[in-house]
Amino acid sequence: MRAYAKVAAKKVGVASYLREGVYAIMGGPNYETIAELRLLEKLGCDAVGMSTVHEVITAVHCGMTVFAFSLITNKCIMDYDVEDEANHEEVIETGKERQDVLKDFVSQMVAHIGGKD
Ligand SMILES: O=P(O)(O)O[C@H]1O[C@H](CO)[C@@H](O)[C@H]1O
Ligand SMILES: Nc1nc2[nH]cnc2c(=O)[nH]1
Repeated sequence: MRAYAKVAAKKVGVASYLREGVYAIMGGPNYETIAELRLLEKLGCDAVGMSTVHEVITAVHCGMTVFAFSLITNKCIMDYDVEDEANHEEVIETGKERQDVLKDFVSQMVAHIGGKD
């Protein structure tokens, strides 16, 4: 499915944004502190979220084959001199901006899984 995701991303015009990497989970509900982000980076993490890992663990427990992807909605601020910080509004706004293309991407993946492409 990861291989097909690259095809699907090309079809919906987002191939240049696609990245593979290590996804870390933090419990939230707060976003990470700079110290936490620096630790995650040292551990080799490329992205961090709050929900996907739980969903994957539950799905695998139920015997499902899983393909997971994330829309990266914000940059992690890792510099104490930068005033900006991750915030929920930015995450929601980016999600809204990208919802149509995500819909197309998921449709492509579902069509592929259903053998309809
Ligand atoms: O794990 P991801 O998909 O990043 O989701 C997390 O991101 C949102 C926080 O802005 C929350 O809804 C939480 O579930
Ligand atoms: N843990 C975490 N989850 C997120 N979900 C969206 N953005 C973030 C973030 O910066 N950190």
